[in-house]
Amino acid sequence: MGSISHVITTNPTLPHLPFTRSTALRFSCFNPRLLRLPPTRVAGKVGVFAEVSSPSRTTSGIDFSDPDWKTKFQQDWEARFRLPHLTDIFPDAPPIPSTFCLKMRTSIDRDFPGHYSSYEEWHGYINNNDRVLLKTIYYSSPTSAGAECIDPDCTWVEQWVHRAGPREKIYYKPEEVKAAIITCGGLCPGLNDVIRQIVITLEIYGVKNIVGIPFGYRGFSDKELTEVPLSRKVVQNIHLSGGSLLGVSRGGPAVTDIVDSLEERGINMLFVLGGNGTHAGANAIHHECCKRRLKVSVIGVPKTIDNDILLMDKTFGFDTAVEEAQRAINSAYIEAHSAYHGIGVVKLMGRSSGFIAMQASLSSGQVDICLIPEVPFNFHGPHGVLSHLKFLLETKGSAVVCVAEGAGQNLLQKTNATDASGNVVLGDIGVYIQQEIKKYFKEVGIHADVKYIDPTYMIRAIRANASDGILCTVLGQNAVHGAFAGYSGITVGLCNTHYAYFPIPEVISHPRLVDPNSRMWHRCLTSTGQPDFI
Ligand SMILES: Nc1ncnc2c1ncn2[C@@H]1O[C@H](COP(=O)(O)OP(=O)(O)O)[C@@H](O)[C@H]1O
Ligand SMILES: O=P(O)(O)OC[C@H]1O[C@](O)(COP(=O)(O)O)[C@@H](O)[C@@H]1O
Ligand SMILES: [Mg+2]
Repeated sequence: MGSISHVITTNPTLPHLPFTRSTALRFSCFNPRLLRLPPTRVAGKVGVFAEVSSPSRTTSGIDFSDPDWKTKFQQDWEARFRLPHLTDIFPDAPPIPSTFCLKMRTSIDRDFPGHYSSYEEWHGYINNNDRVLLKTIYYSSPTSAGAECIDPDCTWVEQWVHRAGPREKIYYKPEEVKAAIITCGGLCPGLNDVIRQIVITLEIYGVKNIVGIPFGYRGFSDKELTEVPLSRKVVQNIHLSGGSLLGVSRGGPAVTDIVDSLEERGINMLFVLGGNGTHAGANAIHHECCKRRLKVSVIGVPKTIDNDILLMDKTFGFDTAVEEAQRAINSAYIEAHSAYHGIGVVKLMGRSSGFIAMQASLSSGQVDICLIPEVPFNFHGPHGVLSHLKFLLETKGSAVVCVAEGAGQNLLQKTNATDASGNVVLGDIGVYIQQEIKKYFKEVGIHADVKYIDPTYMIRAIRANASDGILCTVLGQNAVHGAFAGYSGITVGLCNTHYAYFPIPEVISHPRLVDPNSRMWHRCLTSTGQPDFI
């Protein structure tokens, strides 16, 4: 049996709530039978990488000689991915026919209370037993490229997650709902699109009392910050600009204070838009509500430009960030290419995951060296980045380096500083690279013209592109469907092109990382032509 003390949050240093897998178990009041296992190990491989992010059990946790191991694995899986539901604490909570009807809608101003349309046969509802298959490749061998195997023989084991969408029965009367939306952490393209869709969908269910909590969790405690009333009219055009209508922040009050505030305000649906930290908070709020026996649905929508949430094809804002990052790379390329011995350096977001740097390098085709946190590298020495840059100047005349902010932190002085949320404040690898390149070429007596670009805040602040706009729309709608269906402590994501609900702990047990052995990273290396810098 695997250890249950696996750290769930990326902010283990956070003083106000060290949220661990064992905490999840202790407070698992919605599902006391739940026995969770660490999701990081797959037969033959240990890691937390994107292409091995399968939340399967440790190799040692399963007795493969047991003829029933697969059945047991799948039972355990089903328990882990079971969605916490209000009926877990209120078994007698009465379901009512949904007020969300795809066929009946004629006007959003219709008076919904007492007007539940349940008689039509086809409504496009999702059955609670509908599932989405998480892994779709059958690997014939553990040595197949990118193989994610549970057992040493790489047997086919189905891993299903719950399908997102509107249910025929709902657990809230729209006229009794007070819904709140909150955006936490850093900015990310698409926040306004998600807010907008949540509001629009809530109104379609018939909810009239919708508010925004300003500036993240801080908005629950700061008396100067007042709720923002939200309606279709207010949010109609907010997706046309970037940022968040509601504002964002890091840090904030203790979970118990947040739940006190929810009680005072009479909020019974909370939509939380944020990354792993925000979701750890949302899950803790859900458990606190559960402990106090409050009928509240807490639903997350993963917001991380870094794309570091587990099990999902991608998170919103990521596509936009990659697209925008290409502009910075292109500028760096033009600067480098137009200068005598020009070197362009671009630093992109990615605290612990190099997805943006990898994908932007792949899509631009203009990067010679891509450096990400998951792949160690030497900067100096015969096989280091500097000597490859010298080679590039001698052979190509110019070079472009794309570095993720979390890369090469071992080369920088540690400060032990953390931000208000408990995230480690990283050293500036971009500035380091720029300075070291200048120093090196001066020392070896070769002219080098170095230009450094950090487009982080320019990228974060833009509006979502078309594909993210669609992603945000569907996520926002599904968040509302999840709340009305009576779920709480869940989040929504894209999974093999289908939308699914996940229990929060399953997607934030650790950051999703680029697998250095993955096909995508190897494609990136093929494209840049860079050697291993070790
Ligand atoms: N383990 C945790 N428990 C409760 N709240 C947390 C936890 N980690 C972070 N938070 C809160 O979540 C919010 C956002 O966290 P942060 O790490 O800044 O961004 P992100 O959600 O994008 O990871 C902050 O207000 C922070 O205080
Ligand atoms: O300057 P800030 O606001 O602390 O944000 C910097 C961080 O924001 C990010 O873009 C995204 O972080 P979050 O997902 O925590 O919001 C990181 O890549 C970066 O380290
Ligand atoms: Mg985070």
